Amino acid sequence: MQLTPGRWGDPAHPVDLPTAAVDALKHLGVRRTDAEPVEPVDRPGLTADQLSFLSQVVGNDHVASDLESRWAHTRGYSTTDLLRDRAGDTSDMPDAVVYPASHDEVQDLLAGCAEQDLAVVPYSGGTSVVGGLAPSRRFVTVDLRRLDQLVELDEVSRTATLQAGVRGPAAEALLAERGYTLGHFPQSYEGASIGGYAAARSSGQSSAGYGRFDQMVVGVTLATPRGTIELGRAPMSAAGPDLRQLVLGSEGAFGIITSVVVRIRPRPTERHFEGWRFESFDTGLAAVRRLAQDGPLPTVLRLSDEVETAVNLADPDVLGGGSGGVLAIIGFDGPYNQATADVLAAAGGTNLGVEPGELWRVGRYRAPYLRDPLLDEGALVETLETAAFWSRIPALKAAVTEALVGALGATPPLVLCHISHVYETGASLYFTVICAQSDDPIEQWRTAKRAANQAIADAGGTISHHHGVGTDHRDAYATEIGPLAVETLRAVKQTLDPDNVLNPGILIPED
Ligand SMILES: Cc1cc2nc3c(=O)[nH]c(=O)nc-3n(C[C@H](O)[C@H](O)[C@H](O)COP(=O)(O)OP(=O)(O)OC[C@H]3O[C@@H](n4cnc5c(N)ncnc54)[C@H](O)[C@@H]3O)c2cc1C
Repeated sequence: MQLTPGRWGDPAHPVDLPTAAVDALKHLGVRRTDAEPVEPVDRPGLTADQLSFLSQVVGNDHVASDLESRWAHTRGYSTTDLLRDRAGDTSDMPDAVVYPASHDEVQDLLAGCAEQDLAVVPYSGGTSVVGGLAPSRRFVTVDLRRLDQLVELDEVSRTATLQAGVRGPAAEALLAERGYTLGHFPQSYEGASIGGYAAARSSGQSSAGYGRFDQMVVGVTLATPRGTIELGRAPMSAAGPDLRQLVLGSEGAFGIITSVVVRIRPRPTERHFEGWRFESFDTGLAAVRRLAQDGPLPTVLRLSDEVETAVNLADPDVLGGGSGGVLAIIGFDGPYNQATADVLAAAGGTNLGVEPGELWRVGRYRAPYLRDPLLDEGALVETLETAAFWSRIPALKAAVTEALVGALGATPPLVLCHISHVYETGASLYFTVICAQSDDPIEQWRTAKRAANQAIADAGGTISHHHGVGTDHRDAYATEIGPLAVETLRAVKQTLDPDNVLNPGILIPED
Protein backbone atom coordinates (compact mmCIF):
# COMPACT_ATOMS: atom_id res chain seq x y z
CA MET A 1 0.00 0.00 0.00
CA GLN A 2 1.34 3.44 -0.93
CA LEU A 3 0.24 6.06 1.61
CA THR A 4 -0.67 9.52 0.32
CA PRO A 5 -0.32 12.86 2.14
CA GLY A 6 -3.42 14.24 3.85
CA ARG A 7 -5.42 11.00 3.99
CA TRP A 8 -4.85 7.71 5.80
CA GLY A 9 -4.84 4.28 4.23
CA ASP A 10 -5.10 2.63 0.87
CA PRO A 11 -6.40 5.27 -1.56
CA ALA A 12 -7.93 2.45 -3.65
CA HIS A 13 -10.26 1.49 -0.80
CA PRO A 14 -11.68 4.63 0.84
CA VAL A 15 -14.47 4.26 3.41
CA ASP A 16 -17.67 6.32 3.14
CA LEU A 17 -19.42 7.65 6.21
CA PRO A 18 -22.82 6.03 6.72
CA THR A 19 -25.67 8.54 6.19
CA ALA A 20 -26.77 8.00 9.80
CA ALA A 21 -23.34 9.11 10.97
CA VAL A 22 -23.50 12.29 8.85
CA ASP A 23 -26.89 13.07 10.41
CA ALA A 24 -25.57 12.32 13.91
CA LEU A 25 -22.72 14.81 13.41
CA LYS A 26 -25.27 17.62 13.16
CA HIS A 27 -26.17 16.98 16.81
CA LEU A 28 -22.55 17.71 17.68
CA GLY A 29 -22.77 21.03 15.80
CA VAL A 30 -20.53 19.78 12.99
CA ARG A 31 -20.80 21.88 9.82
CA ARG A 32 -19.18 21.02 6.51
CA THR A 33 -16.63 23.64 5.42
CA ASP A 34 -15.95 22.40 1.87
CA ALA A 35 -12.37 23.64 2.11
CA GLU A 36 -10.36 22.40 -0.86
CA PRO A 37 -6.89 20.92 -0.17
CA VAL A 38 -4.12 23.40 -1.02
CA GLU A 39 -1.36 22.20 -3.35
CA PRO A 40 2.12 22.34 -1.78
CA VAL A 41 4.52 24.88 -3.25
CA ASP A 42 8.15 23.87 -3.75
CA ARG A 43 11.03 25.51 -1.92
CA PRO A 44 14.77 25.32 -2.59
CA GLY A 45 16.43 22.04 -1.63
CA LEU A 46 20.00 20.89 -1.21
CA THR A 47 23.30 22.21 -2.57
CA ALA A 48 24.97 20.41 -5.47
CA ASP A 49 27.67 19.11 -3.11
CA GLN A 50 25.11 17.64 -0.75
CA LEU A 51 23.22 15.92 -3.57
CA SER A 52 26.46 14.59 -4.98
CA PHE A 53 27.37 13.09 -1.58
CA LEU A 54 24.00 11.34 -1.31
CA SER A 55 24.28 9.98 -4.86
CA GLN A 56 27.77 8.68 -4.20
CA VAL A 57 26.50 6.64 -1.27
CA VAL A 58 23.22 5.21 -2.61
CA GLY A 59 23.48 5.78 -6.37
CA ASN A 60 21.84 8.47 -8.52
CA ASP A 61 18.66 6.46 -9.02
CA HIS A 62 18.05 6.27 -5.29
CA VAL A 63 18.06 9.96 -4.45
CA ALA A 64 14.82 11.85 -5.03
CA SER A 65 14.64 15.62 -4.79
CA ASP A 66 11.43 16.17 -6.76
CA LEU A 67 8.45 17.78 -5.02
CA GLU A 68 6.20 14.72 -5.25
CA SER A 69 8.64 12.38 -3.50
CA ARG A 70 9.48 14.92 -0.82
CA TRP A 71 5.82 15.83 -0.22
CA ALA A 72 4.97 12.14 0.12
CA HIS A 73 7.49 11.94 2.99
CA THR A 74 6.23 15.04 4.79
CA ARG A 75 5.26 14.34 8.43
CA GLY A 76 3.06 11.41 9.55
CA TYR A 77 -0.63 10.68 10.11
CA SER A 78 -1.85 12.43 13.24
CA THR A 79 -4.93 14.58 12.71
CA THR A 80 -2.87 17.77 12.95
CA ASP A 81 -0.53 16.24 10.33
CA LEU A 82 -3.48 15.61 8.01
CA LEU A 83 -4.85 19.12 8.55
CA ARG A 84 -1.47 20.67 7.81
CA ASP A 85 -1.07 18.48 4.72
CA ARG A 86 -4.50 19.59 3.53
CA ALA A 87 -3.42 23.24 4.02
CA GLY A 88 -0.39 22.63 1.77
CA ASP A 89 1.99 23.34 4.69
CA THR A 90 5.48 22.33 3.52
CA SER A 91 7.33 23.28 6.70
CA ASP A 92 8.13 19.64 7.55
CA MET A 93 9.06 18.64 4.00
CA PRO A 94 12.46 16.95 3.55
CA ASP A 95 14.95 18.44 1.10
CA ALA A 96 15.54 15.02 -0.44
CA VAL A 97 14.65 11.38 0.06
CA VAL A 98 17.31 8.70 -0.14
CA TYR A 99 16.69 4.97 -0.46
CA PRO A 100 19.68 2.95 0.80
CA ALA A 101 19.74 -0.76 0.00
CA SER A 102 21.96 -2.11 2.77
CA HIS A 103 23.19 -1.59 6.31
CA ASP A 104 26.54 -0.41 4.92
CA GLU A 105 24.89 2.28 2.80
CA VAL A 106 22.98 3.51 5.86
CA GLN A 107 26.21 3.50 7.82
CA ASP A 108 28.06 5.46 5.11
CA LEU A 109 25.26 8.01 4.91
CA LEU A 110 25.37 8.64 8.66
CA ALA A 111 29.16 8.78 8.73
CA GLY A 112 29.19 11.57 6.11
CA CYS A 113 26.15 13.62 7.08
CA ALA A 114 27.83 15.83 9.68
CA GLU A 115 30.50 16.92 7.23
CA GLN A 116 27.79 17.72 4.68
CA ASP A 117 25.75 19.61 7.30
CA LEU A 118 22.77 17.32 6.75
CA ALA A 119 20.25 16.23 9.36
CA VAL A 120 18.51 12.92 8.66
CA VAL A 121 15.16 11.41 9.57
CA PRO A 122 14.84 7.61 9.44
CA TYR A 123 11.60 6.58 7.77
CA SER A 124 10.29 3.01 7.87
CA GLY A 125 6.54 3.13 7.21
CA GLY A 126 5.95 6.83 7.86
CA THR A 127 2.88 6.24 10.08
CA SER A 128 4.04 8.18 13.14
CA VAL A 129 1.22 10.00 14.93
CA VAL A 130 3.41 11.95 17.36
CA GLY A 131 5.43 14.22 15.07
CA GLY A 132 8.24 11.67 14.84
CA LEU A 133 9.11 12.66 11.26
CA ALA A 134 9.25 16.42 11.82
CA PRO A 135 12.66 17.44 13.23
CA SER A 136 13.70 20.90 14.35
CA ARG A 137 15.81 21.75 11.27
CA ARG A 138 15.96 21.03 7.56
CA PHE A 139 16.68 17.42 6.76
CA VAL A 140 16.96 14.49 4.38
CA THR A 141 14.68 11.48 4.79
CA VAL A 142 16.28 8.03 4.81
CA ASP A 143 13.50 5.79 3.51
CA LEU A 144 14.31 2.16 4.37
CA ARG A 145 11.88 0.45 1.98
CA ARG A 146 14.69 -1.25 0.03
CA LEU A 147 15.76 -3.05 3.20
CA ASP A 148 12.89 -5.45 2.70
CA GLN A 149 14.36 -8.92 3.25
CA LEU A 150 13.80 -11.81 5.58
CA VAL A 151 17.52 -12.36 6.14
CA GLU A 152 17.42 -15.51 8.23
CA LEU A 153 14.93 -17.84 9.84
CA ASP A 154 16.20 -20.03 12.67
CA GLU A 155 13.53 -22.70 13.08
CA VAL A 156 15.28 -24.32 16.03
CA SER A 157 15.32 -21.11 18.08
CA ARG A 158 12.16 -19.77 16.44
CA THR A 159 13.69 -16.45 15.51
CA ALA A 160 13.64 -14.44 12.27
CA THR A 161 15.98 -11.67 11.17
CA LEU A 162 13.98 -9.04 9.32
CA GLN A 163 15.27 -5.85 7.74
CA ALA A 164 13.87 -2.55 8.96
CA GLY A 165 11.91 -1.66 5.83
CA VAL A 166 9.73 -4.80 5.74
CA ARG A 167 6.12 -3.64 6.02
CA GLY A 168 3.71 -5.45 8.36
CA PRO A 169 1.84 -7.46 5.69
CA ALA A 170 5.10 -8.33 3.88
CA ALA A 171 6.63 -9.61 7.14
CA GLU A 172 3.61 -11.83 7.74
CA ALA A 173 3.72 -13.10 4.12
CA LEU A 174 7.44 -13.90 4.29
CA LEU A 175 7.00 -15.77 7.57
CA ALA A 176 3.81 -17.51 6.41
CA GLU A 177 5.73 -19.11 3.53
CA ARG A 178 7.68 -20.97 6.21
CA GLY A 179 4.68 -21.64 8.48
CA TYR A 180 5.28 -18.87 11.02
CA THR A 181 3.75 -15.62 12.23
CA LEU A 182 5.09 -12.60 14.06
CA GLY A 183 1.67 -11.92 15.58
CA HIS A 184 2.09 -8.14 15.48
CA PHE A 185 -1.04 -6.39 14.16
CA PRO A 186 -1.23 -2.69 15.06
CA GLN A 187 -4.09 -0.74 13.49
CA SER A 188 -1.46 0.84 11.20
CA TYR A 189 -0.44 -2.67 10.05
CA GLU A 190 -1.00 -1.86 6.36
CA GLY A 191 1.57 0.94 6.42
CA ALA A 192 4.00 0.51 9.34
CA SER A 193 7.30 -1.38 9.13
CA ILE A 194 9.61 -3.47 11.26
CA GLY A 195 12.09 -0.63 11.91
CA GLY A 196 9.33 1.72 13.03
CA TYR A 197 7.77 -0.93 15.27
CA ALA A 198 11.09 -1.26 17.08
CA ALA A 199 12.00 2.43 17.07
CA ALA A 200 8.60 3.48 18.50
CA ARG A 201 7.86 0.41 20.70
CA SER A 202 4.67 -0.48 18.95
CA SER A 203 1.91 -2.64 20.41
CA GLY A 204 -0.48 -4.66 18.26
CA GLN A 205 -4.07 -5.78 18.63
CA SER A 206 -2.95 -9.32 19.57
CA SER A 207 -0.68 -8.10 22.35
CA ALA A 208 -2.45 -10.19 25.01
CA GLY A 209 -1.27 -13.32 23.21
CA TYR A 210 1.94 -12.28 21.46
CA GLY A 211 3.16 -9.37 23.58
CA ARG A 212 4.25 -5.92 22.51
CA PHE A 213 6.73 -5.58 19.66
CA ASP A 214 9.57 -4.73 22.05
CA GLN A 215 8.90 -8.03 23.85
CA MET A 216 9.34 -9.88 20.54
CA VAL A 217 12.74 -8.36 19.74
CA VAL A 218 15.73 -10.46 20.74
CA GLY A 219 18.39 -8.72 18.65
CA VAL A 220 18.94 -5.43 16.87
CA THR A 221 21.51 -3.86 14.54
CA LEU A 222 21.95 -0.10 14.79
CA ALA A 223 23.90 2.14 12.40
CA THR A 224 25.11 5.33 14.09
CA PRO A 225 27.29 8.21 12.90
CA ARG A 226 30.10 6.68 15.00
CA GLY A 227 29.74 3.09 13.77
CA THR A 228 27.60 -0.01 14.14
CA ILE A 229 26.21 -1.59 17.31
CA GLU A 230 24.93 -5.17 17.31
CA LEU A 231 22.94 -6.33 20.32
CA GLY A 232 21.31 -9.60 21.28
CA ARG A 233 23.88 -12.38 21.53
CA ALA A 234 21.53 -14.56 23.58
CA PRO A 235 17.83 -14.43 24.48
CA MET A 236 18.64 -13.26 28.00
CA SER A 237 21.90 -12.23 29.57
CA ALA A 238 23.24 -11.01 32.89
CA ALA A 239 26.13 -9.30 31.13
CA GLY A 240 25.39 -5.76 32.24
CA PRO A 241 22.35 -3.64 31.42
CA ASP A 242 20.27 -4.79 28.45
CA LEU A 243 21.27 -2.21 25.84
CA ARG A 244 18.60 -3.48 23.45
CA GLN A 245 16.20 -1.53 25.63
CA LEU A 246 18.17 1.63 24.90
CA VAL A 247 17.62 1.15 21.17
CA LEU A 248 13.95 0.10 21.38
CA GLY A 249 11.96 3.30 21.64
CA SER A 250 14.92 5.51 20.67
CA GLU A 251 12.90 6.87 17.71
CA GLY A 252 15.89 7.48 15.47
CA ALA A 253 17.68 9.73 17.96
CA PHE A 254 20.59 7.34 18.55
CA GLY A 255 20.91 5.60 15.19
CA ILE A 256 19.07 3.84 12.40
CA ILE A 257 17.89 0.30 13.11
CA THR A 258 18.68 -1.66 9.96
CA SER A 259 17.47 -5.09 11.09
CA VAL A 260 15.95 -6.84 14.07
CA VAL A 261 15.88 -10.44 15.23
CA VAL A 262 12.38 -11.27 16.40
CA ARG A 263 10.82 -14.21 18.16
CA ILE A 264 8.30 -15.96 15.88
CA ARG A 265 5.57 -18.53 16.48
CA PRO A 266 3.94 -21.25 14.38
CA ARG A 267 1.08 -19.88 12.31
CA PRO A 268 -2.25 -20.83 13.89
CA THR A 269 -4.49 -23.15 11.90
CA GLU A 270 -7.68 -21.79 13.48
CA ARG A 271 -8.89 -18.51 14.93
CA HIS A 272 -11.97 -17.64 17.01
CA PHE A 273 -13.40 -14.23 17.82
CA GLU A 274 -16.46 -13.50 19.91
CA GLY A 275 -18.21 -10.69 21.76
CA TRP A 276 -19.16 -10.42 25.42
CA ARG A 277 -21.50 -7.97 27.10
CA PHE A 278 -20.96 -6.46 30.55
CA GLU A 279 -23.36 -4.24 32.49
CA SER A 280 -20.84 -1.42 32.71
CA PHE A 281 -17.24 -0.52 31.95
CA ASP A 282 -16.41 -1.11 35.62
CA THR A 283 -17.70 -4.69 35.65
CA GLY A 284 -15.96 -5.37 32.34
CA LEU A 285 -12.76 -3.86 33.73
CA ALA A 286 -12.82 -6.22 36.71
CA ALA A 287 -13.25 -9.19 34.35
CA VAL A 288 -10.43 -8.10 32.05
CA ARG A 289 -8.13 -7.54 35.03
CA ARG A 290 -8.96 -11.01 36.35
CA LEU A 291 -7.85 -12.51 33.02
CA ALA A 292 -4.72 -10.36 32.87
CA GLN A 293 -3.69 -11.32 36.39
CA ASP A 294 -4.81 -14.93 36.76
CA GLY A 295 -5.40 -16.03 33.16
CA PRO A 296 -5.97 -17.73 30.88
CA LEU A 297 -5.48 -14.82 28.51
CA PRO A 298 -6.85 -14.97 24.97
CA THR A 299 -4.79 -13.58 22.07
CA VAL A 300 -6.98 -10.50 21.62
CA LEU A 301 -8.69 -8.84 24.59
CA ARG A 302 -10.55 -5.54 24.23
CA LEU A 303 -13.10 -3.70 26.31
CA SER A 304 -15.00 -0.63 25.05
CA ASP A 305 -16.67 1.81 27.41
CA GLU A 306 -20.35 2.76 27.17
CA VAL A 307 -19.82 5.62 24.70
CA GLU A 308 -17.53 3.66 22.39
CA THR A 309 -19.89 0.67 22.50
CA ALA A 310 -22.86 2.85 21.54
CA VAL A 311 -21.00 4.68 18.76
CA ASN A 312 -19.36 1.62 17.22
CA LEU A 313 -22.33 -0.72 17.27
CA ALA A 314 -24.54 0.23 14.35
CA ASP A 315 -26.95 -2.48 15.53
CA PRO A 316 -27.59 -2.28 19.29
CA ASP A 317 -29.34 -5.65 19.13
CA VAL A 318 -25.88 -7.18 19.02
CA LEU A 319 -25.77 -6.38 22.73
CA GLY A 320 -28.94 -8.34 23.34
CA GLY A 321 -32.03 -6.30 22.55
CA GLY A 322 -30.53 -2.83 22.85
CA SER A 323 -30.21 -3.19 26.60
CA GLY A 324 -27.09 -1.02 26.90
CA GLY A 325 -23.91 -2.13 28.58
CA VAL A 326 -20.44 -2.43 27.12
CA LEU A 327 -18.82 -4.72 24.59
CA ALA A 328 -15.70 -6.83 25.07
CA ILE A 329 -14.02 -8.76 22.25
CA ILE A 330 -11.92 -11.84 22.82
CA GLY A 331 -9.98 -13.67 20.12
CA PHE A 332 -7.92 -16.84 20.06
CA ASP A 333 -5.12 -17.74 17.67
CA GLY A 334 -5.51 -21.47 18.02
CA PRO A 335 -8.20 -23.49 19.77
CA TYR A 336 -11.01 -21.80 21.71
CA ASN A 337 -10.24 -21.80 25.42
CA GLN A 338 -13.38 -22.46 27.47
CA ALA A 339 -11.52 -21.54 30.67
CA THR A 340 -11.23 -17.93 29.44
CA ALA A 341 -14.95 -17.83 28.77
CA ASP A 342 -15.63 -19.28 32.24
CA VAL A 343 -13.71 -16.41 33.87
CA LEU A 344 -15.71 -13.83 31.90
CA ALA A 345 -19.01 -15.51 32.74
CA ALA A 346 -18.12 -15.72 36.43
CA ALA A 347 -17.34 -11.99 36.36
CA GLY A 348 -20.83 -11.20 35.07
CA GLY A 349 -20.27 -11.32 31.30
CA THR A 350 -22.80 -12.58 28.76
CA ASN A 351 -21.50 -14.42 25.72
CA LEU A 352 -22.83 -12.74 22.53
CA GLY A 353 -21.35 -15.31 20.19
CA VAL A 354 -19.21 -14.90 17.12
CA GLU A 355 -21.08 -12.10 15.30
CA PRO A 356 -19.63 -9.12 17.20
CA GLY A 357 -16.23 -10.79 17.21
CA GLU A 358 -16.27 -11.28 13.45
CA LEU A 359 -17.55 -7.72 12.90
CA TRP A 360 -14.56 -6.48 14.82
CA ARG A 361 -12.11 -8.81 13.02
CA VAL A 362 -13.30 -7.83 9.56
CA GLY A 363 -13.25 -4.09 10.32
CA ARG A 364 -10.11 -4.09 12.46
CA TYR A 365 -8.02 -1.90 10.10
CA ARG A 366 -10.89 0.15 8.67
CA ALA A 367 -11.76 2.44 11.60
CA PRO A 368 -8.91 4.93 10.94
CA TYR A 369 -10.18 5.30 7.36
CA LEU A 370 -13.28 7.00 8.80
CA ARG A 371 -11.21 9.91 10.08
CA ASP A 372 -10.83 11.41 6.59
CA PRO A 373 -14.52 11.60 5.70
CA LEU A 374 -15.18 12.87 9.24
CA LEU A 375 -12.63 15.65 8.70
CA ASP A 376 -14.24 16.34 5.32
CA GLU A 377 -17.57 16.79 7.10
CA GLY A 378 -16.07 19.36 9.48
CA ALA A 379 -15.57 17.09 12.50
CA LEU A 380 -12.43 17.08 14.59
CA VAL A 381 -11.47 13.49 15.29
CA GLU A 382 -8.29 12.33 16.99
CA THR A 383 -7.03 9.67 19.37
CA LEU A 384 -4.69 9.60 22.33
CA GLU A 385 -3.48 6.82 24.58
CA THR A 386 -1.82 6.18 27.91
CA ALA A 387 -1.23 3.35 30.40
CA ALA A 388 -1.26 3.00 34.17
CA PHE A 389 -1.39 0.49 36.98
CA TRP A 390 -4.79 -1.11 37.52
CA SER A 391 -5.44 0.80 40.75
CA ARG A 392 -5.21 4.09 38.85
CA ILE A 393 -7.18 3.19 35.73
CA PRO A 394 -10.68 4.36 36.80
CA ALA A 395 -9.48 7.76 38.06
CA LEU A 396 -7.21 8.20 35.03
CA LYS A 397 -10.07 7.49 32.62
CA ALA A 398 -12.33 9.96 34.42
CA ALA A 399 -9.64 12.66 34.58
CA VAL A 400 -8.74 12.47 30.87
CA THR A 401 -12.38 12.47 29.83
CA GLU A 402 -13.09 15.48 32.03
CA ALA A 403 -10.04 17.33 30.70
CA LEU A 404 -11.05 16.74 27.08
CA VAL A 405 -14.66 17.74 27.65
CA GLY A 406 -13.53 20.83 29.56
CA ALA A 407 -11.04 21.93 26.92
CA LEU A 408 -13.44 21.33 24.04
CA GLY A 409 -16.42 22.73 25.94
CA ALA A 410 -17.60 25.09 23.20
CA THR A 411 -17.85 22.15 20.82
CA PRO A 412 -18.82 19.40 23.28
CA PRO A 413 -17.05 16.23 22.21
CA LEU A 414 -17.91 12.60 22.19
CA VAL A 415 -15.13 10.90 24.16
CA LEU A 416 -14.82 7.18 23.46
CA CYS A 417 -12.48 4.90 25.37
CA HIS A 418 -11.28 1.31 25.27
CA ILE A 419 -8.73 -1.02 26.78
CA SER A 420 -6.83 -3.19 24.32
CA HIS A 421 -3.46 -3.95 25.92
CA VAL A 422 -3.34 -5.59 29.34
CA TYR A 423 -0.61 -6.65 31.75
CA GLU A 424 -0.59 -8.27 35.16
CA THR A 425 -0.04 -4.89 36.76
CA GLY A 426 -2.03 -2.55 34.54
CA ALA A 427 -3.41 -1.66 31.13
CA SER A 428 -3.54 0.98 28.42
CA LEU A 429 -6.43 3.37 27.85
CA TYR A 430 -7.15 4.52 24.29
CA PHE A 431 -9.37 7.57 23.77
CA THR A 432 -11.08 8.80 20.61
CA VAL A 433 -12.50 12.31 20.46
CA ILE A 434 -15.13 13.50 17.97
CA CYS A 435 -16.51 17.06 17.98
CA ALA A 436 -17.14 20.04 15.74
CA GLN A 437 -14.07 21.79 14.35
CA SER A 438 -13.52 25.35 15.52
CA ASP A 439 -12.11 28.01 13.15
CA ASP A 440 -8.60 26.80 14.05
CA PRO A 441 -8.87 23.02 14.51
CA ILE A 442 -5.10 22.55 14.90
CA GLU A 443 -4.94 24.89 17.88
CA GLN A 444 -8.25 23.45 19.11
CA TRP A 445 -6.72 19.97 19.30
CA ARG A 446 -3.41 21.17 20.74
CA THR A 447 -5.25 22.91 23.58
CA ALA A 448 -7.30 19.78 24.29
CA LYS A 449 -4.22 17.56 24.12
CA ARG A 450 -2.32 19.78 26.56
CA ALA A 451 -5.22 19.46 29.00
CA ALA A 452 -5.30 15.68 28.53
CA ASN A 453 -1.51 15.43 28.98
CA GLN A 454 -1.74 17.30 32.27
CA ALA A 455 -4.57 15.04 33.43
CA ILE A 456 -2.51 11.97 32.51
CA ALA A 457 0.49 13.26 34.46
CA ASP A 458 -1.62 14.18 37.49
CA ALA A 459 -3.47 10.85 37.52
CA GLY A 460 -0.27 8.78 37.34
CA GLY A 461 -0.40 7.63 33.70
CA THR A 462 2.41 7.61 31.14
CA ILE A 463 2.42 10.04 28.22
CA SER A 464 2.35 7.13 25.78
CA HIS A 465 1.69 3.40 25.89
CA HIS A 466 2.51 2.74 22.22
CA HIS A 467 2.41 5.82 19.96
CA GLY A 468 5.78 7.00 21.25
CA VAL A 469 7.21 10.44 21.94
CA GLY A 470 8.19 12.20 18.70
CA THR A 471 7.94 15.97 19.05
CA ASP A 472 4.35 16.05 20.29
CA HIS A 473 5.15 14.27 23.57
CA ARG A 474 8.77 15.36 23.94
CA ASP A 475 8.28 17.91 26.70
CA ALA A 476 5.74 15.83 28.61
CA TYR A 477 8.13 12.86 28.38
CA ALA A 478 10.98 14.99 29.77
CA THR A 479 8.77 15.98 32.69
CA GLU A 480 7.72 12.37 33.21
CA ILE A 481 11.27 11.02 33.47
CA GLY A 482 12.92 14.06 35.14
CA PRO A 483 16.03 16.17 34.37
CA LEU A 484 18.67 13.60 35.35
CA ALA A 485 17.13 11.00 33.05
CA VAL A 486 16.98 13.57 30.22
CA GLU A 487 20.66 14.33 30.86
CA THR A 488 21.41 10.60 30.60
CA LEU A 489 19.63 10.40 27.23
CA ARG A 490 21.55 13.45 26.03
CA ALA A 491 24.83 11.85 27.07
CA VAL A 492 24.02 8.73 25.05
CA LYS A 493 23.05 10.86 22.07
CA GLN A 494 26.23 12.92 22.40
CA THR A 495 28.27 9.69 22.29
CA LEU A 496 26.52 8.12 19.31
CA ASP A 497 25.52 11.24 17.39
CA PRO A 498 27.90 14.03 18.48
CA ASP A 499 26.81 16.42 15.71
CA ASN A 500 23.06 15.98 16.35
CA VAL A 501 22.48 14.68 12.85
CA LEU A 502 19.77 12.17 13.75
CA ASN A 503 16.19 13.32 14.31
CA PRO A 504 17.13 16.63 15.97
CA GLY A 505 14.42 17.74 18.38
CA ILE A 506 12.61 14.39 18.30
CA LEU A 507 12.37 12.36 21.54
CA ILE A 508 14.95 14.44 23.46
CA PRO A 509 14.54 18.20 24.05
CA GLU A 510 17.45 20.14 22.55
CA ASP A 511 19.54 22.40 24.83
C1 LIG B 1 -4.12 4.88 11.65
C2 LIG B 1 -3.00 4.57 12.59
C3 LIG B 1 -3.17 3.54 13.51
C4 LIG B 1 -2.13 3.25 14.40
N1 LIG B 1 -2.28 2.19 15.25
C5 LIG B 1 -1.24 1.83 16.04
C6 LIG B 1 -1.34 0.68 16.88
O1 LIG B 1 -2.35 -0.03 16.87
N2 LIG B 1 -0.27 0.36 17.65
C7 LIG B 1 0.87 1.10 17.63
O2 LIG B 1 1.81 0.76 18.33
N3 LIG B 1 0.98 2.21 16.87
C8 LIG B 1 -0.02 2.58 16.07
N4 LIG B 1 0.10 3.69 15.27
C9 LIG B 1 1.34 4.48 15.32
C10 LIG B 1 2.44 3.98 14.36
O3 LIG B 1 1.92 3.19 13.34
C11 LIG B 1 3.49 3.20 15.14
O4 LIG B 1 4.22 4.10 15.96
C12 LIG B 1 4.49 2.42 14.28
O5 LIG B 1 5.33 1.69 15.13
C13 LIG B 1 5.33 3.31 13.41
O6 LIG B 1 5.97 2.50 12.47
P1 LIG B 1 6.50 3.10 11.11
O7 LIG B 1 7.24 2.03 10.41
O8 LIG B 1 5.42 3.74 10.35
O9 LIG B 1 7.52 4.19 11.68
P2 LIG B 1 7.82 5.64 11.15
O10 LIG B 1 6.61 6.49 11.20
O11 LIG B 1 8.57 5.56 9.87
O12 LIG B 1 8.83 6.12 12.30
C14 LIG B 1 8.45 6.30 13.64
C15 LIG B 1 9.62 6.99 14.37
O13 LIG B 1 10.74 6.13 14.43
C16 LIG B 1 11.83 6.63 13.63
N5 LIG B 1 12.30 5.51 12.84
C17 LIG B 1 11.64 4.91 11.81
N6 LIG B 1 12.34 3.88 11.36
C18 LIG B 1 13.46 3.82 12.11
C19 LIG B 1 14.58 2.96 12.10
N7 LIG B 1 14.67 1.95 11.24
N8 LIG B 1 15.56 3.18 13.00
C20 LIG B 1 15.47 4.20 13.89
N9 LIG B 1 14.45 5.05 13.93
C21 LIG B 1 13.44 4.85 13.05
C22 LIG B 1 11.24 7.74 12.80
O14 LIG B 1 12.19 8.75 12.45
C23 LIG B 1 10.12 8.24 13.68
O15 LIG B 1 10.62 9.13 14.65
C24 LIG B 1 -0.93 4.01 14.37
C25 LIG B 1 -0.78 5.04 13.43
C26 LIG B 1 -1.81 5.32 12.55
C27 LIG B 1 -1.62 6.40 11.54
